Amino acid sequence: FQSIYKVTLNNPDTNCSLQCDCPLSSNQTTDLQSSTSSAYEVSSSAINFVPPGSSSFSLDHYTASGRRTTLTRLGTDLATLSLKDSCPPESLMLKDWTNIRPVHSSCPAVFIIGARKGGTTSLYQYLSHHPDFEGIHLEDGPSAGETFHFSARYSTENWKTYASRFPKASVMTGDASVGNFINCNVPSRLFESCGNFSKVLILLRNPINRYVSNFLMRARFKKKHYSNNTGLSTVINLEIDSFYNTLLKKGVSLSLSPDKWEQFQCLYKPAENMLFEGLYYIHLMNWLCNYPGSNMLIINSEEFYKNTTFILQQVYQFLGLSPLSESSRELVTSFIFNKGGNRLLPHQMLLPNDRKKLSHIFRPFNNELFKLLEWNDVSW
Ligand SMILES: Nc1ncnc2c1ncn2[C@@H]1O[C@H](COP(=O)(O)OS(=O)(=O)O)[C@@H](OP(=O)(O)O)[C@H]1O
Repeated sequence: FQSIYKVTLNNPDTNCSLQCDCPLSSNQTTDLQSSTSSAYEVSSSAINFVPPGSSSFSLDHYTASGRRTTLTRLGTDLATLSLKDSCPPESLMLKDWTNIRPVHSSCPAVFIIGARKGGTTSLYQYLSHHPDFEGIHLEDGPSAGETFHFSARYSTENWKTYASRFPKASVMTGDASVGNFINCNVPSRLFESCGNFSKVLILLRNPINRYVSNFLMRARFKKKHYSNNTGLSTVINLEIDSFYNTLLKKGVSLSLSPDKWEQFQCLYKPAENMLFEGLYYIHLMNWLCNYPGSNMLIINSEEFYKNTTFILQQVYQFLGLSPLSESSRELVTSFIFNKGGNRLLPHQMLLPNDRKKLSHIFRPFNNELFKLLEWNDVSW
C-alpha cells in the first residue's frame, strides 16, 4: 500500500531535529532508512545530520483521517498523494515544511496554478462567488479571473507591489495564473515567499484535449502567429519535431522515461511548446518536491466539468471555506467560462493519426501520474 509518513531525523549530539511530511510507499521504508546512512547537511539552519549511531530515525504513519492530514483524499478521484521513489527522498527530507516562516506577511491564500485550459477561469470565478472569497480581476487583460501573475523572479520590492493588490480584509483571496504549474522555478519561490500559508489548486485535463483547446485559443486570439487558417496537424507535427530536437540538444534520452522526470524539467520557456505543458507528471513531481503536498489539491478537470457542484464543495472544504447549499452552488456554476468555439473548421480537427502521435508521447507520463494520484479509473 501507499501512505504518507512523517519523517523525523534527530541528532542527539546537537539536540536538533528535522521533520517533514514524506509521502512514500511502504516498500521504500528500507531505502529511506539506508539513505540516512549518509550525512545530511541542512545548510539553511547549519544542522548536520550524521550517520546512524549518533542519529535516530523514526517514521510515523499518517492517514487521511489522522491528526495532521498530509493526504487530502476527496471523493475517489481527487488528490491522493503518494510519492514514488523517483522523487529523491533526500530533497524531501532536507525540507522542513512545518517550521519555515513566510518571508512575506501578505500572501494570497489560494493559487490556482493550472493547467492551462483545465477550467481554471471557471474555478476562479465560481470561488469568487463565495461570500468569504474575493476574486480580483485584471483590469488590463488577458481575461477576468487570471490575476496578477506571480513571478518566480519577483524581488522583494516587486513582491510588495504584487501583494498590495490583494485585500488585507478578512476575506480570502487568490491568484489564478495558469503558467505557474509548468514554471519550474515557481514552487520553491512560492514556498520561500509564503511558507505554509498559501494553498494550491491544480486542474488536470486529458492532455490531448488540453492541447487542442490551447491550439484553438491561439488561433482564436491570433497568438504566436496563429490564425484561423493555421492547421492543427501542421502545428502538432512541428511541435513534435521541436520537442524531440529540444530533448536531443539537451542530451535527454528520447525514450521518454517518466522516472527520469528531473531531466525534463526546465527544458523550455513556459508556454512555448504545448506538448511540454501536457507532461503533467514532470510538473507535478517538481511541485511535490518543492512545495508541501498537504497544501495542494489536484483535481481531474473532466470530473470538475461533470460534477461541478460536488467538486466545488470539496474545494471549499480544502480551503476552509464554509459550505454553500446545493442550489447556491448550482447557480454559481451555471456558466462555463472561457469556452472555446463549437464550430471547428476542417483543418482545426484532430486527425486519428495525430491523436496517436500525441498519445504516444503523453501515455507513459499519464500512467505514472495515475499511479501517483491513484486515479485508477481515469483513461485519458
Ligand atoms: N464547468 C465547465 N464544464 C465544462 N467545461 C468547462 C467548464 N469550465 C471550463 N471549461 C472548459 O475549460 C477550458 C478553459 O480552461 P481555462 O479557463 O483554464 O483556460 S485558460 O488557461 O485560462 O485560458 C475550456 O475548454 P474548451 O472549450 O475545450 O476550450 C472550457 O470550455
